[in-house]
Parts: sequence; structure tokens; C-alpha cells
Amino acid sequence: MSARVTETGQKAAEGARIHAAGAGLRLRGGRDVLRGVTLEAPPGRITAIAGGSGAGKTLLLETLAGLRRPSSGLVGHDGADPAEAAVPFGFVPQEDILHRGLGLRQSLRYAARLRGADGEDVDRVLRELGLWGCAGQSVGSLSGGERKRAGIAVELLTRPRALFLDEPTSGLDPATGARLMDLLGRLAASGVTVVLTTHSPADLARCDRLLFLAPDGSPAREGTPGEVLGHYGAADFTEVYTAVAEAPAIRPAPEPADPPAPLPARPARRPGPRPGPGALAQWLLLTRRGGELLRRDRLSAAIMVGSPLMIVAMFALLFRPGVFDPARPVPSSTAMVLFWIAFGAFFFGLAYGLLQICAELAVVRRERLTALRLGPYLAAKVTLLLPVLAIADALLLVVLRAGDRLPDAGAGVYGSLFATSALASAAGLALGLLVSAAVSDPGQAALALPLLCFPQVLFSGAFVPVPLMAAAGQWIGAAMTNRWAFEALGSAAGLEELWTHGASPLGPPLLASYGDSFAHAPWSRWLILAGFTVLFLSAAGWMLHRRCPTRSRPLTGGTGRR
Ligand SMILES: Nc1ncnc2c1ncn2[C@@H]1O[C@H](COP(=O)(O)OP(=O)(O)OP(=O)(O)O)[C@@H](O)[C@H]1O
Repeated sequence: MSARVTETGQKAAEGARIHAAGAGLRLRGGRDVLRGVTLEAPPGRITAIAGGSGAGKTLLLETLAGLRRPSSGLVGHDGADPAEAAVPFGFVPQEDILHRGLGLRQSLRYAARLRGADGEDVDRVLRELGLWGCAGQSVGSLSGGERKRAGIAVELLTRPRALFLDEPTSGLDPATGARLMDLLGRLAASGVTVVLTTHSPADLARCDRLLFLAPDGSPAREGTPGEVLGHYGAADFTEVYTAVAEAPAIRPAPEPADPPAPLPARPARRPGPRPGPGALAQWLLLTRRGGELLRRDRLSAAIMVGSPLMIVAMFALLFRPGVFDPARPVPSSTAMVLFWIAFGAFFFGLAYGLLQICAELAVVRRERLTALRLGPYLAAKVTLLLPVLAIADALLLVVLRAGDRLPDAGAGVYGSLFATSALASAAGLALGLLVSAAVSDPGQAALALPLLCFPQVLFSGAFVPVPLMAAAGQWIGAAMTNRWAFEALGSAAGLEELWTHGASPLGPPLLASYGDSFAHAPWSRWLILAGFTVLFLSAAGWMLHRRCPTRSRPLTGGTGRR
């Protein structure tokens, strides 16, 4: 494996010079997590950032990569601002940056196309990283060490000039960790600048340069492994960890009143990152990848398809037939049938959307650094999921009509009922995507589900008609998509007519309590539902934009939850 890395294309790599001068990072609350860090990571060498837990290693790595803008001091790539230098670099976070549900080769192919690389690049990195033998396996079935190498393989697709890795050997047994460090050593020998964080004393001994961070985020000691050991008079790096944790940090020189002078830019301009595919190509690619993920994740696909079917069956059993029959209508049941159609459509949209982004945020963050555009990304989610939802909505209407739980009406009425359901699903899906983009993990998304559903039930205007709500309730109801869907369904199904002229004496008083809820043309409610959908999708895009840095827009200070 060793020779392969150097023998193949990486030989041509000319490493970037990564530099920090007095870099500091202040979190939003005013806490300084990095203080006056000065560091030179030379090309063709491995530079390690070490220090106790919470010392700021990951934040420093992100700052050095240009993903975070330092609050003070400078970071340079080849002597220039990282955004301007546009040095092609790879960043391997601790989390997996490949979908576990896809095959390794397949996953790398999608990653390659998004990065403007091709199938030959995929074969090259599979060979270079010794992954050829498991290329057909799903990423989720790879061992810890293979998955780490797969994460590096993604980054090598575009032949980076610098590679940043956050704890690449964590969770690996010593022998596998040592092999991974050998691999990185060979990569560095081929010219690439390698910067990594680690907790492992064994890793540190294999690096060319070390920076130990003190617990307060200031530099404790920088130098070669021998120099650092010598400075502390330590026999091994475990002793250095103890000494750094106990000794007062070497305070960086006070910051000058004027910001440090910009680093001298190198005159020669090397090739920047490869351009990714355009918006349309990305949308197609991401839709295909999403479809593939769904196809391979049989259990999730079965739950996605099975749950609406179950609800359809339950609805058919819950209501008795003929409630819409003008000769013997049951007005309260007609309102309930329509409410549950609206809520079912919303609920499935919401449930489908909720796990979509948070479960793959690490992948999105990484791909955003290459070429991923948020518009095509969100559009691909909608393209994939909305048809499934629309089929479930249509099925619900067909089954309810076949069982005589909906009015005996023509295609126009059913077209309206379907359009309303589909729009209610779209709004639910968009809200689910928004929440999924805002939370940190699937657990939080699951907790949000009741929080999002209760107001949609209570303030829908079905159980407590809008005219009978308190003023505040009416305002809240206006923000609930379910209210507008319910009103559109009531209007399309002709509830006013049925309740006024149907044979039930309960119809007119019920209509009086609902006021003009069903008096408006359905299309006026469709516009509102479409407006909510666009609003939620835009907000989801904005949320992702904030959370996922790009080369030209690094996070500022300590913003941006991981
Ligand atoms: N986005 C953020 N917002 C607020 N605080 C943060 C953020 N990111 C990190 N921190 C805090 O900054 C400090 C340094 O975090 P960092 O992840 O860099 O530490 P670390 O040295 O990599 O730790 P470990 O070795 O345990 O991974 C920690 O106290 C952490 O809680």
C-alpha cells in the first residue's frame, strides 16, 4: 500500500503552506477558546495538534483549514487568505462523510461526480488506500479502519494539496492506527501537507511537527517530537500530556494594537479546486443518490410506504359509510373525515422530512465545502419524496371514496381534494426539512414531532372552529398549514351546501359555528399552502447556509453547531 500512494498520481502533489500567526478564536458568548496560536505546517510533512480534551484542537484544525475565520490574528494558505488562495484541500471530520447505506464504490462515484472528478479517480483512490477488495461492500459494513480510509479516499478524489484530519485514528486498535499513520506518512512524502489532531501518543511519535495546546487554548509547545519531549524532560508523550495539563501555559505575546501584516502572497497561482457540476446536474445526481439510498434501505422504505397504508386502513375502519350522503348526512363526521385527511397528509410529509437532513449533516457539511448547492440539494429531497406522498394521498382518497366515506362527486371535486392533500403534504415535508436542518441529531428531530403536530391539531379550526377561538388562538391558527388545508378540503367537498341543505338538522347550527371557514375557493387556500412550502424550504436553505461553511464564507468565531 505504501508505494502505491507515492507511485500514483499523488507524486505530482505540491503541498500547500499552512500558516497561523497569533490566531485566536472567541466564541459567541465571549469565551476565548484559542489564544495566539502561531504555527507553520510545511508541505510534505505531518503536523499534529495535540492537547487535552476540550483544549481546542478541532476548532484550531477548522480554523487552519479556513472553515472558521479567526477572531484575531491570521491564517494563511500559501501566504494568502484561505478564501482567496483557493487551495484544493481535503477535510476529514470525525464523523463519516459517506452514506453508510450505499456501496463504497458507488458512494465514491457520487462523491466524485459532485466534486468534478471521474470514475478513474475512484479506482485510483480505491487502490491507493487499499480499499479495492471491499469496494463492493456497503460503507456501513466496513470496519472502523476501512471507514476511516474511505473518508480519506473521498478527499483524495480531487488530489488535494493539503489534508486536514480530525482524530483520524480514534477508535482504531493500535496496529490499525499505526497503518493509517503510515498511509498519511506516505501521502506527506508525496508532497501533500498533512495536518491532524490526535490524542494518541503513538501517533505523535510518527509526526514531523507537533503543537501542544494548553487547556485554555494557548500554545504550550511547538516543535519536532524530539524537541517537545526534550523540553518537558519526558520519556514519552503521556508525560507531556500531564505536564501540559499541569504547567501554566506559555502566554502568547499580547496582541499588537494593529492587526498583523498580511502574509506575503506567493506570486505563482496554482490550480484551484475543481469546479463541480451545475445546478441541474447536481439536482439529478442528488435525486438519483437519494433514490438509491432509499432503495437500499429496505426497512426505512418499508416503513415509509407501510405507514400511510396502515393509516388508510385505519381511516377506512374508523368512519362509518354514508356520512356525506345528503339524505342522511352526519355533519360532525364529515368535518372529522376531512380534518384527518388534511392532518394525515401533513403528518406524513413532516415525518418523511424530519430525518432527511440531520441524519446526513456531516456529509452535507463536507460536500458543501466542495461544490454542493443548497437549492438542488433541497429540490432533490422534494423531487424524491413528494411523489411518494402524493401517491399515499391519492390512495387515501380512493379508498375512502370506494368505502363511501367521501361524497359522491365528480373528477373536479376529487381533483381539488387531491391538490389540497398534496399541498398539505408538501408543506409538511418542507417543515420537516426545515426542522431537520435546524436540529443536531435524529433524536432531537424525533422529539420535535409532537411539538410540531399538537398545534396543527389544536389550532386547525376543526375541533374548535376558528370563530370560537380566542384572538390569540386565531392568530396561531393562521400560522398552521393544517387549518388552510382543512378549509380547502371543506370547501372542495361542499360542506356548506351539505350542512345547509342536507337532511340533518345538525348541519345549519354546525355551519353557524364554523362561520365562513368553507366559504372560500380552494385555490385561495392552495396559494397559502404553497406560500408556506416556499417559506419553509427557503428557511431550511438559510439554516443550512448558516451551519455549513463554504470556502468563501467561513464560520465566524465559534458560531455553527456541529
Ligand atoms: N460551535 C461551538 N460553540 C460553542 N462552543 C464550542 C463550539 N465548538 C467547540 N466549542 C467548545 O470549545 C472548546 C474546544 O472544542 P474542541 O472541539 O476544539 O476541543 P478538542 O480539543 O477538539 O476536544 P476533544 O479532544 O475532546 O475532541 C470546548 O470546550 C467546546 O465545548
